[in-house]
Amino acid sequence: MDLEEIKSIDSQNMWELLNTFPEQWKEAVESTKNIDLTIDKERISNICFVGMGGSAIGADLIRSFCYDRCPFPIQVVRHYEIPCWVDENTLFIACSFSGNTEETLTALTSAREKGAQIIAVTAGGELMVKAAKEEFDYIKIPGGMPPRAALGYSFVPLYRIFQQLELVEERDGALKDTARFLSEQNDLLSDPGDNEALNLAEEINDTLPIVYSDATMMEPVNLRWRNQFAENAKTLAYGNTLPEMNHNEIVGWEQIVHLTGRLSVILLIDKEDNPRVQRRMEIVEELVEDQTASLHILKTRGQTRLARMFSLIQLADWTSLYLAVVSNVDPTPIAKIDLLKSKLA
Ligand SMILES: O=P(O)(O)OC[C@H]1O[C@](O)(CO)[C@@H](O)[C@@H]1O
Repeated sequence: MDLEEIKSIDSQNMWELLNTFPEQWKEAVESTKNIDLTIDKERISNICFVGMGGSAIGADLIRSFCYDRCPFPIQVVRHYEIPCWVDENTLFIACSFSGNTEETLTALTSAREKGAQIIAVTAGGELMVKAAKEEFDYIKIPGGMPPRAALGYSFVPLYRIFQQLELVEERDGALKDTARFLSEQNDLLSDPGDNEALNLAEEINDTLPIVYSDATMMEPVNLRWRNQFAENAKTLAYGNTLPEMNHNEIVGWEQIVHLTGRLSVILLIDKEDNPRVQRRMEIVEELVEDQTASLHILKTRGQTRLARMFSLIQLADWTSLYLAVVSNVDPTPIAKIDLLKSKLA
């Protein structure tokens, strides 16, 4: 494959957005260095995020990143409705790239009514107008791209908020290490001639990808694979997490012999996965391998936990782009979402 071939299919240059992702990350790290928040930190006893799609995944990532460190419960809501426990002790973080997503705005209104402290992360729209008018904290991020291609801009501010709450390390070590890692890996994955993401896309093309991972830190990484396959490559992908799938779903492989060779399995592995989950993953591999067209074990790379999580996110993003190209579909348009929105309007 060469760049010309990619560009003939990729009308709005998703290739370029992925290729500049490491720069986006660095820019986000710089521009959020001194965010000014007025929230009362002493009042916080739980955190609730609201967002949809590409704007919710950043929230999932920070929640999973802190899974074993954050003393507060954290929930990520993808809905109009918020949990009844949201109150004046809640830090409510509304994430919307456009600032106009109806579920997010509705949930925010309810959280305001319940007295929660609010921070918005947005590139503009109604959310920013509201923040200015109602005088709650907001972090403005750059606009002009699909939300799923703006994960650096939407995740780094959340990391910064967590730094101010002393829920992640105060220094920028992990942010900078991740920037370095993403640049290095990008050099490999953006080479259209031959790279791991392209090879993976070619191997799983014409199959239903099934993504399995541990349920803690890797859960949002798993979700990112499936969402990017859907939005970029316009193909369904299925996924689940361990250990739970060992207690039900694994049995479901028994009666799907007619799909043998039409499924590919992607196992996402990190060295911090629970040791029993690691063993369970090996057994799952043995149990399903014969029924798959191909099985891929993808281990996180990089030094810090943050770099490791983003190592497989970047691989997911590139794999979904190449899968779009090998399937001859334009990665950027999301016609079915547009249609849905027009019917809802
Ligand atoms: O970040 P926003 O603008 O709230 O959008 C959330 C999600 O909604 C969509 O715009 C489509 O409904 C997605 O592309 C996006 O991931």
